[in-house]
Amino acid sequence: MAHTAQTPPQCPAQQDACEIITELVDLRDQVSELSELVHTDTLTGLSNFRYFMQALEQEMERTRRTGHATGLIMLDLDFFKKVNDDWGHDVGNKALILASRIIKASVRKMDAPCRYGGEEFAVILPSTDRRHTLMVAERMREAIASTPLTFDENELILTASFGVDIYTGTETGCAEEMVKRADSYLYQAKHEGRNRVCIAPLEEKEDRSSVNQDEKDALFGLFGRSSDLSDESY
Ligand SMILES: Nc1nc2c(ncn2[C@@H]2O[C@H](COP(=O)(O)OP(=O)(O)OP(=O)(O)O)[C@@H](O)[C@H]2O)c(=O)[nH]1
Repeated sequence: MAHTAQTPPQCPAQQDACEIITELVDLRDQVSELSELVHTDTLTGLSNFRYFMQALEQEMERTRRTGHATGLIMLDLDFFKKVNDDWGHDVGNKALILASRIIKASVRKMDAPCRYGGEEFAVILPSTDRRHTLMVAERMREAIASTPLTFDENELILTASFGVDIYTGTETGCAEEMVKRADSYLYQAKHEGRNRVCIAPLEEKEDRSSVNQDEKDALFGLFGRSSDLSDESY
C-alpha cells in the first residue's frame, strides 16, 4: 500500500516548538498506521480480505474503462489440517508465513497478494491477460512445491491448488462472482489431485462473450442464412 508524503502542518502562531502541532503530527501518524492495520493480515503482512474485495472491485472497474483484463488467482494450501495436526499450530503459522513470502516474491509490485482467510490466498493482477496470469500461477505453484519449510532439522514439503479467472469486461457479475468462478476452479484443482492450476477452458470463455444461439437465430431472421453465418466461425 502506497504512502503519500504529506507536508507538515504549520503553526499559525509561527512557534518553532509548537506542542499542538507536534501532537497533531503524532495523531496523523497513528491514523495512518491504524488505517494500514485495518487492511493488513497480522500473521502474514499481506493485505486482508477487506482490502482484497475493495481492490478487486476497483480493478474490475478499471477493466471496464480501459479494456485491460484483470487476472485473479485463488490458491489454497493442500492438506493443511494435517500440518497443524502433525506438527502443531505454530508450525502451521510458519508454513502460512513461508507461503505468503513465496506468493509475494512471485508477483509484480503492482499486483495485490492477499490472505483471503485461513490457508487460502488470492492475488489480483491488474492489466494481465489469461496467458500471463496462468504463467504467474504456475510459477507460484512450482515455487511453493520446491521450497520446503525447514524447522528443528525437519523439512516439510508444501503444495497448493490454484483456481484462475480472467475479467475482460464482458463477463457478468461483480467481484463476488469473479471470486466464485476462481474458487470453483480451485476446487476442481483439489478434486483432480491438488498441486495444480485450473481455469475455465478457452472455448467456454469465448462462448460466453460471443454470439449465443438466440442471437444467431435472430440474426438469421434478419439477414437470412448465408454460408458465412451458417458455420461456427463468428
Ligand atoms: N496454523 C494455522 N492454521 C490455520 C489458520 N487458519 C486456518 N487454519 C487451519 O487450516 C486447516 C484447513 O483445513 P481444511 O479446510 O480441512 O483443508 P486442508 O486440510 O488444507 O485440505 P484441502 O484443502 O482439501 O487440501 C484447518 O485445520 C484450520 O484450523 C491459521 O491462521 N494458522
